Amino acid sequence: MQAVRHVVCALSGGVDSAVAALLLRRRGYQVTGVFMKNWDSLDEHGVCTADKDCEDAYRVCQILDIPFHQVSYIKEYWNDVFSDFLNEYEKGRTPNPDIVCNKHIKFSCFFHYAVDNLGADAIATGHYARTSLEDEEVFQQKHIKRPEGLFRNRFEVRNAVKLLQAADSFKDQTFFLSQVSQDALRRTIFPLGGLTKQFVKKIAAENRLHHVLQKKESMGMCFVGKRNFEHFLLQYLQPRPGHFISIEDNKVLGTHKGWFLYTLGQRANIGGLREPWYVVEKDGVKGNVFVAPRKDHPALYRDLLRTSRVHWITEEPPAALVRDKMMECHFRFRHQMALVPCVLTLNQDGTVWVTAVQAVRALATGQLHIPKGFRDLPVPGVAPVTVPLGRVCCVLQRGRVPGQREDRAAGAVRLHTPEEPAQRWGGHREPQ
Ligand SMILES: Nc1ncnc2c1ncn2[C@@H]1O[C@H](COP(=O)(O)OP(=O)(O)OP(=O)(O)O)[C@@H](O)[C@H]1O
Repeated sequence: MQAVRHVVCALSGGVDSAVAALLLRRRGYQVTGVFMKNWDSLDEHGVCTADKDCEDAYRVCQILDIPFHQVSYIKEYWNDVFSDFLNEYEKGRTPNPDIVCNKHIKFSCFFHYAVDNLGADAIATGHYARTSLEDEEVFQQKHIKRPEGLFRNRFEVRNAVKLLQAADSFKDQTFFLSQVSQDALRRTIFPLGGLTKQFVKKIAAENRLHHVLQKKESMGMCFVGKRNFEHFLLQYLQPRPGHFISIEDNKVLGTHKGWFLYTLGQRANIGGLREPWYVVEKDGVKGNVFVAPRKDHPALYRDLLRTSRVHWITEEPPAALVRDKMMECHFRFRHQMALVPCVLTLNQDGTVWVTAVQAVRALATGQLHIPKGFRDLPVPGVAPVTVPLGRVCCVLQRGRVPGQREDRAAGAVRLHTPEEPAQRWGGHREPQ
């Protein structure tokens, strides 16, 4: 029987992964640190930020006295993450490259490298998240006092491993982990899942990890850095000028360089206008962007959407959803947004309908994540089970369709074709 002894920890040169590696050492694992170079970017002083981060990761390994490796996934990152990011933008969606990076790079390329080349029994990252397997291990160590619980055999665990929210709800990163495979998850340890960021910093300070403690939190997309986002995108995508059109009176208010540059709910800076306007709709065919004069305009709210094919972390949809075809739970479509109560309805083609209990603002296509209801907590008082979804493929309408609940309760979900923006918001006409 193979036990978990060797853990390969992804070290970014930041404080979280440094403390994750330290905690693994303390738990008695044999630990190896790996830095991944995914993108070549220069900071404002012309220094390659990845090289600086790599140096910091190397120093962490020296301090912890563990082996260090560096791998390059620049080609894979470009093909699987960055190209997907550009394609999605070109289609008018709002992609999340962090989710795609976790799926293809950290929990696929890195995972396989660690297992196949370095002989890892498990991998670890500094993400704030937990798994049901880890919870079980911690429980065993605490209550059954089995030291060998540390090295239990992860490969033979029969039940699907669940992804659980972190104890620090502000730092929780399960949104970014929503496309990770079951295969990788069952061999992943998140040492920070039960800790707060503040406590993690304290551990770093007490353990000579000052050089990572002083670094700034990574924010936004790593490849964009401090550059202007619009300029950055236009380096890669062809401009497609179009109009900004008011949904109130169908008037042309100005022009833009590309409809794909705008995300639902975003404030649009329209040349020559002092008052703010907000993006409520995009017309990819004509290249127009429809705007509303208020941040809380009703046109920005939706309570019903249909996803694309779902990626279930546990591989199968929850038994209750398969049995009843409907399930109450919660969802979010942005990292750190509050969870919204909703009802899921399963379709035969693997997609689901999500009906939010209250309408939500600016539900952009491209991302979605559904943790299961709080009623189904694995351990009372702890975070909910996460059952993440794939991408939202289309948002259909603002309000409920009369009789819809009855339709779905009977298991006969009607499929609605997305309406044209012009019909949807009161029939505004083509711009003159
Ligand atoms: N270039 C990299 N090389 C190796 N591991 C990485 C790299 N970038 C991220 N990771 C892993 O993914 C985890 C999450 O990264 P992310 O950038 O989202 O969070 P973070 O809070 O900034 O983490 P950290 O403080 O460790 O940099 C990191 O803790 C680390 O384990």
